[in-house]
Amino acid sequence: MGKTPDSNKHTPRKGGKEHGKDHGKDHQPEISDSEVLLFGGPLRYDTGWSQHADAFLELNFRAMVRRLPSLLASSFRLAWQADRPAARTVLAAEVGRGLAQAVNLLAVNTVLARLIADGSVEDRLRGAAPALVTIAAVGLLTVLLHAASTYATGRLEPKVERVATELYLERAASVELAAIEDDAFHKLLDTAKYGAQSARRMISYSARVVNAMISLVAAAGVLTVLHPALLPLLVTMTLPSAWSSLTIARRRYESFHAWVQHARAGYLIGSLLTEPEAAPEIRVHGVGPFLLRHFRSMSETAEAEQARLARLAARTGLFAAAWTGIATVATYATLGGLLLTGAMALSVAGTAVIAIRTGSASLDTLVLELNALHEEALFVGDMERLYVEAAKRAIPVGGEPLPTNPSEIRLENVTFAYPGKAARPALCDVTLTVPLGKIVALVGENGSGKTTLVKLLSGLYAPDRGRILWDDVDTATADRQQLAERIAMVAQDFKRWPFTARVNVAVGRPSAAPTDERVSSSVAEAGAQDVVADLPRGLDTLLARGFSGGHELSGGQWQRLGIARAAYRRGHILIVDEPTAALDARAELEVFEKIRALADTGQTVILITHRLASVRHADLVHVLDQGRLVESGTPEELLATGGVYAELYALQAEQFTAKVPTREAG
Ligand SMILES: Nc1ncnc2c1ncn2[C@@H]1O[C@H](COP(=O)(O)OP(=O)(O)OP(=O)(O)O)[C@@H](O)[C@H]1O
Repeated sequence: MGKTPDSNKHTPRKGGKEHGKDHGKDHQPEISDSEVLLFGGPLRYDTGWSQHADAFLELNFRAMVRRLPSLLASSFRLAWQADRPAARTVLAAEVGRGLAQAVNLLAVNTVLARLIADGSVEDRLRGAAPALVTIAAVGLLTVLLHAASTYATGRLEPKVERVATELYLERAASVELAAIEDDAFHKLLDTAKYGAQSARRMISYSARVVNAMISLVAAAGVLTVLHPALLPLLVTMTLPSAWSSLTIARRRYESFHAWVQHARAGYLIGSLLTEPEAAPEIRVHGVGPFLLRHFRSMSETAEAEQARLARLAARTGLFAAAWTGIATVATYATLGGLLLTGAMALSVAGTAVIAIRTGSASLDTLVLELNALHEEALFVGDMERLYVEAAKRAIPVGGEPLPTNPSEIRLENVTFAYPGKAARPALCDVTLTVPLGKIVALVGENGSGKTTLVKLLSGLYAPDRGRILWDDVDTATADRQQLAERIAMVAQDFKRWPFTARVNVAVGRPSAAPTDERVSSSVAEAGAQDVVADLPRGLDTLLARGFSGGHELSGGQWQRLGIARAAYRRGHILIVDEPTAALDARAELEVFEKIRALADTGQTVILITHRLASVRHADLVHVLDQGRLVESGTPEELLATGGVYAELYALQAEQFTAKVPTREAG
């Protein structure tokens, strides 16, 4: 199988902490009474991942069989897309092998009939000779076809996996941000990623299924000719193993779906323990044993699930074996009866035994391979569901063109709530204007909706109610590609790409040819020359800790590189979300100076910051409070009005002028 959840560490279905309590005792660190009071004791906290109980999927035998042809077809389509000549070779070689087996069986039948017939041994051998030569020739052909199929399958499999993976990644990258943040879609992304490997494995399973089917048809044909009662008996002999294999596979698949997110959580916890970003806290706060206990409790509940599946598989297997045993005895008893009553000749009975053995071997192989194929096909099915779902949630292509030189962006009664059960929408009935070519600041306390507002402006989310207009063009119908083209953004949590410093800047506009001049001027615009100069290999230094030659930057240094990236993008609207949070006082002044200079060139800047001293240079300030717009105006107007802005401003100013209380001695 190779799916992680089979061998993986799962979170419990309901609350992993009970398990943690039972098993963590021996490994708990010394915890003081005060810590017990503070944290409710070790391991009383759930990590928050084990709160979902997924319903088992509705799948039945008939549905599985019905889905199989379409899934097989999709696997073949992928193979065709990946490498046509190889796909053709595999198909031809396997059909050839199946036919060869049929010819072989017929030749064996002839040999037996000739050998048991009347006449001298010499005559009988001579009579059997052509059929024996056929058997040898067919044997040789089978070997050659097998070699051709092995080679073509080996060539085809990695290509199929690559094509499927590329499709998966391409679709995943083209969906709306809201889809990526949606739990259900993320679960689909999780399960679908196994589809590419499954598509790869389906190639050889499909080949063997084709082969087994043809040789089974041959054996069944021979048996039917020998005696009509033999075919139903052969089917009865093999049905139980078919039923048992499919039942076990279905259970495994259901279990996989129910546990896939637990598996991801378990994997995440395990990787947290080795992650460089978590390493300091793990050591200083002693988080290691806590994570380890959770990892263990997840593993143990996962093991319990695996044990449950194994118990059911053993029971199903036993039942099927008993059924097969009875059917086998019945088959041979029928054969014996036919012989004893003289209803069947000895030579025919001999061929019947060979045909039954060949037939049941083919049927067994068919069931086994079909089962494996079915199991893989289910995962390919997940991948196909993702393709469909991703297409539904894809960022739309095309739309109304944006005005070339708009004068303003206007939000009209915009309301937006994140999915889930938030107490209030992140933005509520917001109406405001962003005049282009100016510096507009968004101000407000934590969680007031500033970042959400700029994400809506950038088209990352669509308003639930209200409109966002570029002059008179509604962004709901506008060309999203064009909208993104115009925006350059330094998000609060901008991506620190594990590439060189040069790429970290030039990735601001990957479609542009990265000229040294453009990279250097962007670095200069962001005041990041010193950051680059200090790097061991300048712009060509790899910024990825943990890789040979990799280097790490400080938070402030990264921030300047992030600003350089946005400058490199040369978007019409520059959105900077907390651009100076990690900068020292001098660097902060410098960055705001640069931002002001940008505005002088006609660049629109939307600035989110808590440093109100820096907001003084803004042309317009919008103040948000709990998702609502509460004030708008120039900084001077807002200070004069004495509202929220003035209050926050006074609070910050006070910090520099307020007297520090002296500590009493002793
Ligand atoms: N991806 C998300 N999913 C769900 N809720 C979110 C998400 N991002 C933000 N929120 C919620 O939306 C509200 C507004 O958040 P937002 O990040 O816009 O505030 P902010 O004013 O930028 O805050 P800060 O000053 O702390 O950056 C908050 O209540 C926050 O919890």
